[in-house]
Amino acid sequence: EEQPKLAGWASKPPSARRSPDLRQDRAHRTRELVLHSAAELFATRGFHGTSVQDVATAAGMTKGAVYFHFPSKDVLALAVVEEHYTRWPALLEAARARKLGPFDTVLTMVDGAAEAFAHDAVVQAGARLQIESNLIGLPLPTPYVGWIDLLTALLTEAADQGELRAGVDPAAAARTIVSAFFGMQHVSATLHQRADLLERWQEVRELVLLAIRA
Ligand SMILES: CCC[C@@H]1OCC(CO)=C1C(=O)O
Repeated sequence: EEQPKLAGWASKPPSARRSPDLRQDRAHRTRELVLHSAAELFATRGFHGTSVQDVATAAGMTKGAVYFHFPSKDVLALAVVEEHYTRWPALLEAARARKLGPFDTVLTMVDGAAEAFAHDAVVQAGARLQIESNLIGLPLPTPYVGWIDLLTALLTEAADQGELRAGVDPAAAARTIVSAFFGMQHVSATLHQRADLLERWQEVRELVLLAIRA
C-alpha cells in the first residue's frame, strides 16, 4: 500500500512498483539494478567522478540500456536521491508497527538511519548527491526538512506525554538531532569511510537524545 506521505519524502515512484506483467517485471528489475549500481558509484566517487558508462559497466549492461531507464546522469542522480528518501517512511512504519511511544519511535527511527548510513549504498549516495546538488542539473528535494518535521511532531507528542525533559523545545531538539546525526555521519565518512559510524552514533544517541529524555 501507499507509503505515508511525509513532508519532503517521496514514496516509491509508480514505475518502481512490481508488476504482474513479466515483461514489465523484467524492466523493473533492470531499473533497480541500474539504480543500485549507480548508487554504489555515486556514494564512492561522487556525481562528477561517475559516468553513465561506468554505471553501465558496473550493471553489466550497455549505455543504451541505462539511457532507456534514465535519459541522463542528472535523471539517474535524482532517482537515487528519491529512492533514498523512500527508506525513511519504511522505518517509521516499522516503528509504528511496534506500537512504541513517541520518544522510543524517535530512537528507533534514528537507530535505523544509522544502520542505513553504515550499510546502505543508496542512502550513502543520497546524502553525498544532496551535498553535490550544485553539480546536478535538476532540482533535488529540499534536504533535511522531512526529518526535522517528523522529529518535531514526535518530540511534541513526547513532551505532551511527559517523555521529554522540562523546558526542552521539541522543534529545537528536532533540528539539533538532525544536525548532530548528519554531522556525525559526515565526519565518520570523511575520516573513516563510515567504519566507526555506529560507535559514533552511540555517543550522539547518549549525549543528545538520552540527555533530553525526562
Ligand atoms: C538525519 C538524516 C538526514 C537524511 O539522510 C540523508 C539526507 C540527504 O540530505 C537526509 C535528508 O535530506 O533528510
